[in-house]
Amino acid sequence: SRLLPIAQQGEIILQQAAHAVVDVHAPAIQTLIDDMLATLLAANGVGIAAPQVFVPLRIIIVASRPNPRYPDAPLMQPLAMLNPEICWQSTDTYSGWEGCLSVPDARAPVNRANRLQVRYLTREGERMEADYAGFVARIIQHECDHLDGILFPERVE
Ligand SMILES: O=C(O)C[C@@H](Cc1ccccc1)C(=O)SCC(=O)c1ccccc1
Ligand SMILES: [Zn+2]
Repeated sequence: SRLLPIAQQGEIILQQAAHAVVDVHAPAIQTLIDDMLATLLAANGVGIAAPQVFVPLRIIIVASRPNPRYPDAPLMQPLAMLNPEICWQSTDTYSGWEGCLSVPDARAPVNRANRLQVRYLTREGERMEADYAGFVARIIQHECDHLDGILFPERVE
């Protein structure tokens, strides 16, 4: 795997909507997922979206782990979601700290839905639908915002 450059706030790619992945099995897609994971881990993040590494495709990786701000966050195997769609989210929201690999040195409380249902393709091309809550749901909302060109400061009320 390769470490990829991370786009910083101001790069136009971060303000654009990304395109759906057509062929999940394409070698370039599989390599990209591996490189996104390596980049995420090297950056010590809990999530990453393809536009953040200058690729306008609807691919995110969710990798919750306990951290100083969320000590009870679940430790999960990093999960790649291709063409993720939040198909339901709770109306009840809660505020929580967020940061962004593309907005360095910024931390702010953001209101997010507490629970959601997401439909996505796995990197093997399997169609999945899953429910998430709490910090993992927060990460998914943050990453899906990246796919629509939205950065978390735009969500700060
Ligand atoms: O820019 C990204 O998508 C990565 C971002 C994901 C994220 C963090 C916190 C809430 C929602 C989404 C990060 O991983 S920032 C670095 C980090 O690990 C962290 C920052 C603040 C709170 C908790 C974790
Ligand atoms: Zn971010």
